[in-house]
Amino acid sequence: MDVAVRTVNLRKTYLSRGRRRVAVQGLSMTVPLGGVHGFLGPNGSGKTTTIRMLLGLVRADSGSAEIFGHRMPRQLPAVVDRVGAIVESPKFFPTFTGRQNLRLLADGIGAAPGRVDEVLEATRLGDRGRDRFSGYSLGMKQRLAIAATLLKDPELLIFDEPTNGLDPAGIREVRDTMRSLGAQGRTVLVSSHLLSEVEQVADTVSIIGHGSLLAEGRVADILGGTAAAQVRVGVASPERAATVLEAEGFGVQRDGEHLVVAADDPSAVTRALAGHGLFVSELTPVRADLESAFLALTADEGLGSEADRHAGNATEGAA
Ligand SMILES: Nc1ncnc2c1ncn2[C@@H]1O[C@H](COP(=O)(O)OP(=O)(O)OP(=O)(O)O)[C@@H](O)[C@H]1O
Repeated sequence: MDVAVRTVNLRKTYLSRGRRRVAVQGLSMTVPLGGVHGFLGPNGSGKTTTIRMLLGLVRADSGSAEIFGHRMPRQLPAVVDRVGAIVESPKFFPTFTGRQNLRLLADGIGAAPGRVDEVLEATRLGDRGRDRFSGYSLGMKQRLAIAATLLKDPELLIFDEPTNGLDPAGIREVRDTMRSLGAQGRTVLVSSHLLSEVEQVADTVSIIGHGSLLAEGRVADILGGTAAAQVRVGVASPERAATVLEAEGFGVQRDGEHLVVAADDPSAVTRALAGHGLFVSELTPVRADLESAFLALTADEGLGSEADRHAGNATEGAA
């Protein structure tokens, strides 16, 4: 597999009120080249810290981080032109148009003048480029930020929680933009605590909790590996049907007039019911989502958000 980003045993602790707090704890993750990679975890699980280490904005205590095979932050100059990132909300001049703002940035980095219109088109702001930034919706502001990162035509884009604070329409716009960037062969690394959001856009994911990797791979494989297959069953006598299915060894839950049955093979459910003269009027697979997979992954470990974590040994890994 060609790799865009790799971290090995990355660790970062912060000193906070005299105590050392572990933010990232031996994190090893791999982001494949091309497509959208979701970086998922609850609030406080270490996503921003990891991204900041990748970009050389904070120093790791130990471990390594690479972008396109170059060690970060030491070899950052070798890849800086190939990477665009939004880590904090970028500042734009409110009274300037979106186009003027981009123009200024393009001049600053020596991008070709035609690039401004290209990035406005790429982020679907082509028809609003001549409007003032102050009149943009939050979604448009965020897309302008993405447009700014595209000015130097980067191969890797890193977005930290890009849909934070956006309404559903804004979320959809940013999601569509990320999807089309990934489809162009760029690598988009996007962090989020909104699992259902990432599920809709990411090809692959790394899921972290408490600063360590819990699962990584293709979204479809993670869903398949963690969530049990279930079918929703409509049947005239749900009480009787539940008794029959339980007697046959199926896990059954009531959902109103329906049953939700744990079964890898839906035809086994219809067969069992038909054998007792019960006929199924509806049989639909219950789609596993990343949210349930994530909860299943973190359930045993008590991984809540912002859980108190302190380094066991205050001198270990000190920066
Ligand atoms: N500069 C800092 N000083 C002290 N502690 C910090 C600092 N930055 C982050 N932390 C702590 O490190 C842990 C990880 O934070 P981080 O911001 O990396 O997580 P996150 O997954 O990005 O969360 P969020 O989605 O809320 O931004 C948290 O417990 C946080 O309080």
